[in-house]
Amino acid sequence: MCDGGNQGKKPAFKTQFKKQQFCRNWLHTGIQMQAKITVTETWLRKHRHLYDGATRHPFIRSIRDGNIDISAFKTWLGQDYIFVRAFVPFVASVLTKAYKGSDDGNGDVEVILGGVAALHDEISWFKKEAFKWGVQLSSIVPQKANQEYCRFLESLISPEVEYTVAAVAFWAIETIYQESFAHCLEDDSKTPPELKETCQRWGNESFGEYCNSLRNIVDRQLEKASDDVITKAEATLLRVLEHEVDFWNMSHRRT
Ligand SMILES: Cc1ncc(CO)c(N)n1
Repeated sequence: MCDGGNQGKKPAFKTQFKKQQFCRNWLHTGIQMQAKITVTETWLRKHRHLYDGATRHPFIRSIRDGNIDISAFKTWLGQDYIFVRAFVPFVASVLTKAYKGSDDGNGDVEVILGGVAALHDEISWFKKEAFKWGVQLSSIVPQKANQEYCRFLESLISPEVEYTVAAVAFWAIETIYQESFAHCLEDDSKTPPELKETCQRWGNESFGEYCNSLRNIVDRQLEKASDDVITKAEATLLRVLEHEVDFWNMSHRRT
């Protein structure tokens, strides 16, 4: 039998999924899948390695382990301020596409508007934090990886980029930060107290719920998308992951 000694009880979802791969007749045993596998779930499994590279980067690990080089943190802070400023018009474009592109019975516009509001708060926070660390925001020059990431965001603003594709980028960008910084707040982490507030900004639970709402929006869109749009959206996800890794690298290596 395929129930692994579970004596007829339904195995946990993850176990069930594995069983599906190993037991040819599993689907005929009468056990039903408990949840549908979404497109984002499929992608995250397929690109796990790259995803983990973005969410468990040495820069994040060094915060979590408490041995972060503070000058690397300051580099990140200044560069991320520039990124966030460029992120605002991108998010506004996603909002516009949500408004135009769907009947929005699902409240996409409100979720994205919440993101815009959070960015307003984030910009004030960057200014306050920069002052605290003695980082002069007015004299920050965007580094190459940052410039390239901002240029990529700009390319996604184009009306030719579908709402679904832009929403995938938006979800991935927010989620990578959420997962990365939440990792630094886990019980066994040794994050320095003076960096906890930074980690809380993105690692907190309500930011996590917001990321889940974005993921639901994306999965709903992908359900009804054409193959062509799905292909473009997956490629966009990969590019976000690569840009995020490059962004962390830039701060970490200070090159
Ligand atoms: C580079 C980068 N990615 C994602 C976020 C999340 O808003 C951010 N602030 N910066």
